[in-house]
Amino acid sequence: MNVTDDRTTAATDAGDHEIDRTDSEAVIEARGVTKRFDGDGGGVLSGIDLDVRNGETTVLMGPNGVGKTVLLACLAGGLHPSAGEIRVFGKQPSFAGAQLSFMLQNALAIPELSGRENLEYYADLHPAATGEWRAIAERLDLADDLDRKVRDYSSGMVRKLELAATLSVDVPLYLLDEPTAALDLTTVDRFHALLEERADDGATVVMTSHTPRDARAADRVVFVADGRIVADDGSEALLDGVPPIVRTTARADIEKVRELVRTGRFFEGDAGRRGFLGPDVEAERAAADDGIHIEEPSWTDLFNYYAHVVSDERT
Ligand SMILES: Nc1ncnc2c1ncn2[C@@H]1O[C@H](COP(=O)(O)OP(=O)(O)OP(=O)(O)O)[C@@H](O)[C@H]1O
Repeated sequence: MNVTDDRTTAATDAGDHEIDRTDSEAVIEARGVTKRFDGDGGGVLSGIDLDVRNGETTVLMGPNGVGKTVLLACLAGGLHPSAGEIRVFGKQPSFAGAQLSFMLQNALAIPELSGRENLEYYADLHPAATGEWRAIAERLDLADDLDRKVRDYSSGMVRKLELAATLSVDVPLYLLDEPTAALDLTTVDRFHALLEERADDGATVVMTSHTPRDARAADRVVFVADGRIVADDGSEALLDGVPPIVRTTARADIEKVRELVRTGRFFEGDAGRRGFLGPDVEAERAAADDGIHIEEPSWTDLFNYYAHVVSDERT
């Protein structure tokens, strides 16, 4: 991940994507957001349109390196789009800083300070800081480590510190970059309890994640692939949208099976060689062939479907 600011090189160009009317329910409105870095060829984001409404919890999912963190940083005002327009509470993101709390992973903690010194520093910095960091550190099981230097922290301890700093700010919008990465499963549950409390208070949350647990807890999953949004729905609806799985064993005639699966493509993994049943193929007929099993899609299948099949079909 590398999303340091580049305000000096990027220009905001609303072009054809101007936001002419601000929806009072919309916390975030993004139109045609494109992001290029010097020397990155085709660019990272290529025309993102996204509306996030008040009180929604949204998870941005997608393969490594597709630009989820870059998008989040653009929404937070830390990066400027190369083209397109973003409004947060009706303003340019850089003017909405007092209304949001942004956690960019591994970018917040100062290693030479203790955990406590870091949290005190951030509590002084944000105008809406609540001082709740002590209670959050306690709930995330970090209290006993607060007097250690952050340079000696494990990656999970750093994440807990970042969460304590970010969530102890009373704002209507939280932008969280992979908040559950590196957390143990008990802490993931505690993080979700904290998030639910923020949501119950009416806060809007946008976070990036790779885990089904985070996606299931969200109102909405926005799937990003190849710099675009390829799917946007509740996690159950996204799973329902994945075709049945054609799993093949060594006995299957692979060339014959290729005709049954969407785009003729297979994905190899722990759960065998798997493809997605083609739109015009009957499951019963496919299952009649030797070495072929029709199965319900898993979350890994969901990921492969939106990241590779849907994304390729839209290219
Ligand atoms: N400041 C920068 N300069 C140049 N390239 C950058 C910069 N910041 C990010 N990138 C590039 O943008 C692309 C998208 O990065 P980003 O961190 O948004 O991916 P991601 O979807 O969050 O991935 P992951 O799931 O691995 O965290 C990567 O190729 C990354 O190297």
